[in-house]
Amino acid sequence: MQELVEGCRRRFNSYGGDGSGDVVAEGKTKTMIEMLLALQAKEPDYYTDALIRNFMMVLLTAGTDTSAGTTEWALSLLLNHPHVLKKAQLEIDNHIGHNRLIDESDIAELPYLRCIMNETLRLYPAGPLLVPHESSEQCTVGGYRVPAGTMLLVNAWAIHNDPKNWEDAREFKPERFEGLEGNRDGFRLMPFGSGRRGCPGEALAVRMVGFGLGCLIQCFDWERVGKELVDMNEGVGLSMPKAEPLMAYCRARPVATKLLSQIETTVVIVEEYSHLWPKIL
Ligand code: HEM
Repeated sequence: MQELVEGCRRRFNSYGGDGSGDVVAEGKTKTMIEMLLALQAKEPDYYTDALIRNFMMVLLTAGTDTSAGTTEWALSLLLNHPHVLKKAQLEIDNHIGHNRLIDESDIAELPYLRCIMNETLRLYPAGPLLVPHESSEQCTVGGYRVPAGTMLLVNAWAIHNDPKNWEDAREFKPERFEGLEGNRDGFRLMPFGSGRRGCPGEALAVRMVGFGLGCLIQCFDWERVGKELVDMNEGVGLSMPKAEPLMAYCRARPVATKLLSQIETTVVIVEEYSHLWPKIL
């Protein structure tokens, strides 16, 4: 991780300037680490390298398994509901056409994809009990007196799967969110928690899971490995992984071959930093 910080420091210093603002140079936006290095220049005693390393580790830990797991649950659900997969593919084809790869900024324009993400997070929230909260003072929750200093766990999974809150609660029906995409829908759906200790990565997660899932749907046709449905049992782990990892067949769609040149550009960017990946964790 320190090597990654050093790499960013070299890049950051090579741009010169005082480091203020969101842009380093030539219209390039600062990375998160470069933002922190700019703060370090102003307050070196607080924004130490150790703080930056730990900050990045928290983001990696909290953001990786949750987003990857949600994508895996979503694809599993789609494989078990091929008509939903077809509808999502049609939405992407109609909106984007066949000449370019889906982009993060398209997600807001793909309401059905958003419905699929909401419905996946409803059925399989990566933080089923959110994270433990503690009451800083005495309060009343749902008619119960909660003394100060009590640990409170919110069972989001139970709220999301409660037939009192949802019709056909255990059914995968993305259509139930039509017209509600991007809205919180009260406290019935809270896969990212709520309030000031709610997930700070929510917007990033929606964009990245949407982008990843959108790419998989746009570029490949998917099929189950056999006739049986994909196993949807939950395994043991903090971010509620699948009990059985997803296995599926995929076939590149004709549109994917056209888009290969764009994917190659992405690979080159990833490779620039690839030597660091084994050392990050
Ligand atoms: C699908 C993906 C994700 C899900 C389902 C998810 C869910 C959650 C939940 C339920 C909480 C606890 C909220 C509460 O108790 O009220 C949380 C906290 C947190 N999440 Fe996420 N998260 C996701 C992605 C991310 C990403 C991408 C990042 C950052 C890159 C991130 C960073 C954090 C952090 C730092 C906290 C702790 C916040 C605090 O304690 O104040 N999460 N997340």
